Amino acid sequence: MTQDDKIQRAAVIGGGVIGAGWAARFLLNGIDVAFYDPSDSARDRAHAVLAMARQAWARLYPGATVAEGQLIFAPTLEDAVRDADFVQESLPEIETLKRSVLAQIDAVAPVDTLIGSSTSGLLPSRLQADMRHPGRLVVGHPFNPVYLLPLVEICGGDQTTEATRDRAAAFYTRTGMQVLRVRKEIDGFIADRLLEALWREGLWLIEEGVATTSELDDAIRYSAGLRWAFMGTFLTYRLAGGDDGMRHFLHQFGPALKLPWTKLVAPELTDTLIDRIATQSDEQAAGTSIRELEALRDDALVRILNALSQVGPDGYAAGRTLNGFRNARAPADTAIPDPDGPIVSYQGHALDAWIDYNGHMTEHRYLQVFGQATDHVLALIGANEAYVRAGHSFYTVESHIRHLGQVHAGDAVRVCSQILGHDAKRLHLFHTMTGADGTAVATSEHMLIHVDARQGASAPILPAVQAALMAIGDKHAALPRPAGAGGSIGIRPKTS
Ligand SMILES: NC(=O)C1=CN([C@@H]2O[C@H](COP(=O)(O)OP(=O)(O)OC[C@H]3O[C@@H](n4cnc5c(N)ncnc54)[C@H](O)[C@@H]3O)[C@@H](O)[C@H]2O)C=CC1
Ligand SMILES: C[N+](C)(C)CC(=O)CC(=O)[O-]
Repeated sequence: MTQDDKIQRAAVIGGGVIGAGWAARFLLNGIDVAFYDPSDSARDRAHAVLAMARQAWARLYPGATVAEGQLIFAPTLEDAVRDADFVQESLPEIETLKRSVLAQIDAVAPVDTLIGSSTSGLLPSRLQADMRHPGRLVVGHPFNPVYLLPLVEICGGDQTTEATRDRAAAFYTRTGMQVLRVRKEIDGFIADRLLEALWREGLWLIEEGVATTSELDDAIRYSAGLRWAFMGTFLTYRLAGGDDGMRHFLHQFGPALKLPWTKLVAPELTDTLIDRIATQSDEQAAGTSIRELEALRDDALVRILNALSQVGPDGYAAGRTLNGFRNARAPADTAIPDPDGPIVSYQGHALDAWIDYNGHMTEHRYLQVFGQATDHVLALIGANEAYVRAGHSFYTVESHIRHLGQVHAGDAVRVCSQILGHDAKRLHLFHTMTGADGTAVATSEHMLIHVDARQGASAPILPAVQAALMAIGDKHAALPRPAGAGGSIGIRPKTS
């Protein structure tokens, strides 16, 4: 697959549910985003979605050190796309509107800029028909919430080039997504054809008075929905066929396909039916707001993704994609960034949950962030997950945190780390946390002992890690000793 590391600036055109989700995914990958949406509420929504995405990503990728991209609200479409390497269109699902805006984007964006459309099912051959450079348009159909669900369906039209499909696949993969290439251009692509079949049947069941919105959701979430999180219909039914698998399943349940089990024809959406569905949906939500439901959804998705990442040696289904992306973002001992300078060991934003009754970041969250910074330094010198699995590790035996300033919700924080000393078994680390304006808000100092975890005793650092430590540690020894290093706590008599 073609690597596409050139894409650093994306334009998001249309910033509703999906556009805002794309913007968050790109920003959290360190990609700058120029965002264009004429609606008055788009800016607030973009900020709200980004805040939710940050919370989720902090739990999926703790300690990641990718600096967030810059979000710019462009005043016009032209301003947004003029310098973009990649444009993601997320306009309402109206073919005429999409065609005309895609033609405008095509007229302004540099010729090698890739253009993706979020359409849920419109044919790319039709969307590209009015473009002067139609070869660069591809559908990249995501799933809500875009910053959490990995799947993106890639579908080209008659004029889409193979290079465009490859570049788009490489780019979306780079942002942590699981690419599904649609072999044949078809309305609704793959996933939405499946989802719509279920949706049509559900609407029909409501119209017939067979079930309510809440009963239909229970029918899924207590049964097939649980297994759909990791096995699709075909793998699941293979198991339902017992030891003889799919062949037996088809023989046993094939005849039912001829019975009138499903209608699959959407009923007419009359005012009465819309009212019935909307009322049932309100009752089902029982006063829980959309924001609260989104928070619940994200919490559940993060837990499911984290759980799937622990199934089997490499994770299972979406958990494997998550692990692959974690590995791609993890510091590699072969890529020590700048051995001459302090290590950038953490970059992120203070989350709402970190704020205490004083309105600023509470003390144990500093240790959490500094702990993740320590893990980053350890991974960088090769004391990574594999090292720990093999029974070797570092244990922290002493810590000292100094609070020099305040961090508030949403503030950007960054930690730089310096190795102050090391020997055969010990590592002395100093972290400095800075706020958005670059001033130090806290420091922490730690002594770590290397251990043989199986013996439960201290042990010499293994040679490869020791060598990496020396390579950085010796350079860090030449740096100025940080103010506050080696301090102790006490009420000292004032000197006159
Ligand atoms: N909502 C969903 O679950 C999913 C939607 N999609 C697709 O994503 C696209 C967007 O859908 P949503 O975000 O749900 O719609 P939405 O209605 O939430 O957002 C559309 C946004 O486009 C803006 N807009 C309208 N005209 C514009 C123009 N000329 N220039 C710039 N912005 C303009 C609107 O102000 C609005 O904020 C559609 O193609 C849809 O099929 C794809 C996957 C899932
Ligand atoms: C309802 N929808 C067709 C817009 C849904 C999608 O396209 C994907 C999703 O997120 O379910």
